[in-house]
Amino acid sequence: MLLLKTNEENFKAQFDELLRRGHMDMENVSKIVLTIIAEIKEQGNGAVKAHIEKFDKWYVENDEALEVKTADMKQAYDALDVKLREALELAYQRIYTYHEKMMPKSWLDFEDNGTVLGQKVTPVDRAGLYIPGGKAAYPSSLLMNAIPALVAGVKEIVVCTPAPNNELNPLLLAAMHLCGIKKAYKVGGASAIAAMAYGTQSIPKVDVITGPGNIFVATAKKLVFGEVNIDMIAGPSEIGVLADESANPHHLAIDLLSQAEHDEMASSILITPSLEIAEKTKTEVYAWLETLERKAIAEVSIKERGAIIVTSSMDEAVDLMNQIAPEHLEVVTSHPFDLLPKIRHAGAIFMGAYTPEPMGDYIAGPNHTLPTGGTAKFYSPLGVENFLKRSSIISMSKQGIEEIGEACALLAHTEGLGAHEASVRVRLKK
Ligand SMILES: NC(=O)c1ccc[n+]([C@@H]2O[C@H](COP(=O)([O-])OP(=O)(O)OC[C@H]3O[C@@H](n4cnc5c(N)ncnc54)[C@H](O)[C@@H]3O)[C@@H](O)[C@H]2O)c1
Ligand SMILES: N[C@H](CO)Cc1c[nH]c[nH+]1
Ligand SMILES: [Zn+2]
Repeated sequence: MLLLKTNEENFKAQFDELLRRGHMDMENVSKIVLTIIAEIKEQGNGAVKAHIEKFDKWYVENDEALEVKTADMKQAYDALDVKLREALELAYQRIYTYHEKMMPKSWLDFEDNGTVLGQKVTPVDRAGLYIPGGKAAYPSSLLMNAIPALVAGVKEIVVCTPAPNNELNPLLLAAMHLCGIKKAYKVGGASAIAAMAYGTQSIPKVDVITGPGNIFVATAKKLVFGEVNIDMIAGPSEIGVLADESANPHHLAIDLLSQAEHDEMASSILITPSLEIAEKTKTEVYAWLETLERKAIAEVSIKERGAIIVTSSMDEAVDLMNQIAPEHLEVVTSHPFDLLPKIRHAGAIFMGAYTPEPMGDYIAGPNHTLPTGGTAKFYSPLGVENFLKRSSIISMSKQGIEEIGEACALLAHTEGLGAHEASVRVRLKK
């Protein structure tokens, strides 16, 4: 884990290198992903099956074997331990309530002259949810993607998730039942994204693909954008932490590791003006590492994409964090809300010592599907709007066109578009 100081001579070069490491290595991965997409486009299910055999290590006997049975979803739900079912349902309720508040409205605005302007909000017909499942199962991601689609009113939801060795996590199946999923397929990675973008004999083509995944998934989403809509680039997890001397290094260290354990390509960065906090946290990270079940993954992530930066002030720390634009940002300072106005770029912001990032991963309510790789500079968390689109409504009254039609005709005339001009003029009083 790097320990950098902003007052060191070569800090700028080191920081730029850190930013590059955190971002996606498109060149290396794109070639592989482009090949996978081309195969799915050409061969459909045949290529899906071949990719599953290669990456998820099971033989797909026939097309039907790709489908997740709704009976299995129900059985898994019914078999849940009571405490676990209550936890799942609590998460469902909190996520549902949060996303309901986001729902944009259709509206009509009536002008005095009888003209009506407005917008009509409509859900997409069919949404494709990618639920990651290579190195770990993500029932929480099923909730985080299905609930905003349900709140938005999407009628047809398609789920793709990998099933390594043809096994699916029972809590994931139970979460599918809870969300009323009817169409789910055991396919992961770039194949799943391509299958939902172009359609195969089994997997329907969708209008929008949402959901997180590893670098192959994130790259595939980028490459199929345009054929379908996508929510964002939600790749390997990231955590940034801003801390002052009031923070507890034992807590900061495990928060950093909470994202490192997702993926060797995850990144964890603490920025603090306190050298003492920096050094103690680094020691604590290595102590905690020894206790983790997923030590092997977290260790690589911390070694290759973990860093602690000591700044000369908190303002400088915030400025660097804005340049990183992390997926998750914890603000562990004595007065976190004082810093909020200065924080510009982060997918989700976790305020204060009692808001560890995993509360947002599972149960707080906001979505955990978040932009990574610096894309929080222009993307927002997944929300109902990713499953909706707006149509504009325009209704001119006779008086309305007479009042502003002349200006319209003049603009059309000046653009040299005579049919546009005439279409308005024929309706104006002589
Ligand atoms: N940003 C977010 O909102 C968010 C949320 C949850 C999880 N995540 C991230 O999701 C990711 C989950 O990753 P995962 O790997 O566990 O599951 P995954 O489902 O994303 O990927 C597994 C699939 O990757 C493909 N794959 C694996 N190795 C490959 C190779 N060498 N070439 C081509 N394809 C290959 C296979 O098709 C496999 O089924 C992690 O990076 C985690 O940090 C991000
Ligand atoms: N932290 C992940 C988003 O980067 C979401 C997640 C799901 N389960 C645990 N964590
Ligand atoms: Zn997480």
